[in-house]
Amino acid sequence: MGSNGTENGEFEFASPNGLAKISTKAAPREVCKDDTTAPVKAQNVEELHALQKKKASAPSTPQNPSTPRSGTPRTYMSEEDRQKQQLQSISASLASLTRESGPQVIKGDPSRKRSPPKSVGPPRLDMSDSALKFTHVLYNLSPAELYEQAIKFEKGSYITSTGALATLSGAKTGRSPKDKRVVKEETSKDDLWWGKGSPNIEMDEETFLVNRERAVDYLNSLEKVFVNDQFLNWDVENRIKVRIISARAYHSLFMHNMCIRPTPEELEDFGTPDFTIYNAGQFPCNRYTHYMTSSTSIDVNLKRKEMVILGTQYAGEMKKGLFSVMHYLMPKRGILSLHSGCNMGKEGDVALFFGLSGTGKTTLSTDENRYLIGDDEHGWSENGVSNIEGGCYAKCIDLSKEKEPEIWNAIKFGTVLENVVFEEHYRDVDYMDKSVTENTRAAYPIEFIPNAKIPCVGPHPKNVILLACDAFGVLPPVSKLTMAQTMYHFISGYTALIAGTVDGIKEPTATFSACFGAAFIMLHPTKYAAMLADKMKRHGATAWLVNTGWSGGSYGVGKRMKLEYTRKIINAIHDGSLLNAQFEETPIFNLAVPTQVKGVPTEVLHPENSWSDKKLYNETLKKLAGLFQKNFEVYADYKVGNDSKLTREILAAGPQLPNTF
Ligand SMILES: Nc1ncnc2c1ncn2[C@@H]1O[C@H](COP(=O)(O)OP(=O)(O)O)[C@@H](O)[C@H]1O
Ligand SMILES: C=C(OP(=O)(O)O)C(=O)O
Ligand SMILES: [Ca+2]
Ligand SMILES: [Mn+2]
Repeated sequence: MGSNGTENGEFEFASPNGLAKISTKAAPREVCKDDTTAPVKAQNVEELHALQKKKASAPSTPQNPSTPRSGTPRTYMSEEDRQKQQLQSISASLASLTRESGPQVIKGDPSRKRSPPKSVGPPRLDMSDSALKFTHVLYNLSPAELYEQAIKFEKGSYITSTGALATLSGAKTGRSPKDKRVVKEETSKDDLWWGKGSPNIEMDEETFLVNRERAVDYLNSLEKVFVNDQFLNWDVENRIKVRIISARAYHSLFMHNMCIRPTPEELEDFGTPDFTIYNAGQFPCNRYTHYMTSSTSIDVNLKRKEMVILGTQYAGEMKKGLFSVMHYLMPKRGILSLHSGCNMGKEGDVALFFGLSGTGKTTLSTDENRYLIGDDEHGWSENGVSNIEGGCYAKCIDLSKEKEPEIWNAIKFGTVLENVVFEEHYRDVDYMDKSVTENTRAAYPIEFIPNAKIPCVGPHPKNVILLACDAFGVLPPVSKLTMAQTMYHFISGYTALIAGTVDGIKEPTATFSACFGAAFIMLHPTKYAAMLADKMKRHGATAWLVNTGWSGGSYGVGKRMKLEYTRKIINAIHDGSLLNAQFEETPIFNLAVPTQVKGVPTEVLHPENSWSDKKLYNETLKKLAGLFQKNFEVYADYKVGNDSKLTREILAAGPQLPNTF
């Protein structure tokens, strides 16, 4: 229809140049066939608004039609009974452990007037004020509803020009591993890794309850809480039901994106969760409480199947907290939990990408030529690999459309954008801006990546890629590893990042994080290493060490490896061409470096050739080797699996310094 609307003869502008006068004409009946003018089907405004919204259905992660649905077979229950059961379950989750049985919960937004259900019974003597008030439960809201909640009630929430929800995570813009506590209790204490190097800092059961009560009281004092009931693990037989109770729409949308979204039927039959998170992140822990060393505490209790978050609103804490839990539960079932990205080629060849934060798991597993299985957390079972999550969590700093188009395009309606800076009027995000933090992030459902493999499962891996971002710039961009070297580097979990972002050149700091995820593992690293060795051997996987860090010198002199080169290297691993390449062995680290990789300059392949100062190169190489050796000392007394030959070989597979050093 034209702008002046003359087609249906209803009105026209009298003079297009002068003042626009509108003259109306009666439309000839036979011409007016435009059914968009049909009368509204409401008698008044309230009715009209009621018509606007259709009966809700839960938003779910797309399932392959052939995927069996999990959960118990459905039994007939009236809608009313089902709702009642759901509310009882949520009320039980939120119950104080010392007072009344559970808070009075009602479903729905408190801002929409609705009278609370009557007949709560006569007040009991042990009842507190908190039992008299209602807590509104916003249960598995959709992204649109969560956007509205965030924008109305959470400062710092904005819609960006591409439709993402920009949020602020508050004072904490990254994880707080030093504030993580694990309850030492009889069901798990003998299995867990405690002591030096372990991420599991102990807490007793009583103190956990103190923090749990603090979180529960805080959540119940609010007018409303968000509850997400979702799944972890695409391997349906080993699926875990999780419930996340939080105070912010940001947290609810983040977990909606990051966990697997149940279908409406799965949600109806959800029942009791296998694990519950109480996220009271806006509320601090009490520093007078035993074991508390800051106002932040992230507490995991495997016996109670609960996690409490106090004093940090960084949403990544929830996803990585659940990952820790999976690092306990999965190995018990013979499934190796992996801090890795994972993708699959057209021929069904699967690759794993291990690496610490910022080394390239998300960037490199998101590949236009391959199916994305997941970017961060997987399980490797007898059936192959499966993603634990339903979404990705990409770093956004310096994100460009040219270099990472899939991630760029995933930042749209539904995506949570943490701590980014945007132009205030058009809301175009400036991904270069580090004003809030360098750790800017986007959390989006995995199906926002066009070539995501749904369901997110695949066969046994063919290639295992260990990523290191070596800011010393001495590790070759790619080398093929022997099984013993694979174990050595897997247990070492090396990367080197730059300490600060303040001006001036900073020394790279080496980080060693066992299994490329020491912050999340729960058992001794050698347990995971033995499982990896066993699975790799049985399924014939080849391992590679890929340096996505510096080239041509250390940080300050050299430059970050071109993403273009890393992608060429990764392609050559995927297509099998690198397996048949010729290799040269490097000094000290004894790494097998291919003499050629298509599309990568040969001097880049051999760091000693790309450094102008050869003496400095040799010194830096030796320095890094020394750091590796020092880190590995604690593992020298451990046995990996039952194969003591492998244990000896692993020790010998690390860097060897000449005695004169
Ligand atoms: N050669 C490279 N390989 C991989 N990533 C690179 C490279 N050069 C720069 N980068 C950047 O490094 C970051 C890697 O982060 P990411 O993939 O999110 O790591 P992880 O998922 O392992 O935490 C991205 O911002 C990416 O753009
Ligand atoms: C969310 C995280 O994952 P990664 O940086 O490995 O993507 C994290 O380590 O906080
Ligand atoms: Ca040698
Ligand atoms: Mn990542």
